Amino acid sequence: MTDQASNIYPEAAPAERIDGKAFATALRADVAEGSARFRAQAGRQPGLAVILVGDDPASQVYVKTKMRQAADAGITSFPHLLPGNTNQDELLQLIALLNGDDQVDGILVQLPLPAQIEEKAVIEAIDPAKDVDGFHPVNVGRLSTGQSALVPCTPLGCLLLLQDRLGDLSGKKAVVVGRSNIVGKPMGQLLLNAHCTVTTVHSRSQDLAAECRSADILVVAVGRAEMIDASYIKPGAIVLDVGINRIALEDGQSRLTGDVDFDAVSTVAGAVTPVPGGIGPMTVACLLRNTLSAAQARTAH
Ligand SMILES: Nc1nc(=O)c2c([nH]1)NC[C@@H]1CN(c3ccc(C(=O)N[C@@H](CCC(=O)O)C(=O)O)cc3)C=[N+]21
Repeated sequence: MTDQASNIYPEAAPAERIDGKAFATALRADVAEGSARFRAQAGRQPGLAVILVGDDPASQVYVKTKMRQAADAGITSFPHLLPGNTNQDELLQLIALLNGDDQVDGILVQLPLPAQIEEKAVIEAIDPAKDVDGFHPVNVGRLSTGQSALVPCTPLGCLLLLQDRLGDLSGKKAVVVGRSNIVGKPMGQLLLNAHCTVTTVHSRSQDLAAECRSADILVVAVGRAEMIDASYIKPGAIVLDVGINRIALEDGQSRLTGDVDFDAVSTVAGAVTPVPGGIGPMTVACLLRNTLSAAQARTAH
């Protein structure tokens, strides 16, 4: 962070830190209420199958968090921890079984997958009605044509935070940094559906900083630690940091940081999400919300 970057609007009040963790806790409480109602009507809890291939420790921790939070929200989880050498056919067979299992409303296959398994084949094998990640082309198509869809959890969490703070988003200028299938593209679709003026920028964009400075709403999902500094920010803008980067420290420890330089951006923005404690917890809460939605939709007819 340069002095120049931190002092371009020296008299502005520091930005509000958006507490995504607290918002996610409240959202999970809403899901728990919905689950209880579902259970009273359907005679069973909503069910979420979580598939993890391989023994990456970070992924294991993350899957455990999901299962604990699912249980707290009245959702039954069905863990499937498969060895790292599982082949694609074995995984597709498991998905076929889960597609046909009435107790299972949502199927989540933790990404990334080992090299011998093709992500696309796996995503396309999941019943779109159980696709709680919203990655299946049917859900992608539904979202992009404004139909009801299961929507990817991270951009959904961003939208809920924005609507909570700003209410109606109509006419707001939104800039999305990054164009991934998991975050950037669905984020743009959701903001368009909410009547924002949307610009998506990426590594080949000309004058990225100037585009970002036009944003009332800036959503950053690029995977480059702290690349967004104060020079990218319109005074008063709301900034959502989707990045989760683990940086090695000299003492052998590591720390988590986002794609946004939080302290620098806080001198200019109106409100910023921190990392950790921002969008990450919202992602998991939205996974549970999607599982409840899938359960409700599957039993509605
Ligand atoms: N099919 C699939 N769907 C996913 O949604 C998916 C996935 N695969 N693979 C991995 C990524 C990553 N991801 C995170 C969600 C929450 C936090 C989170 O809650 N992070 C905490 C910090 C956790 C820590 O301290 O390590 C926070 O930001 O506060 C992190 C990462 C979902 N992913």
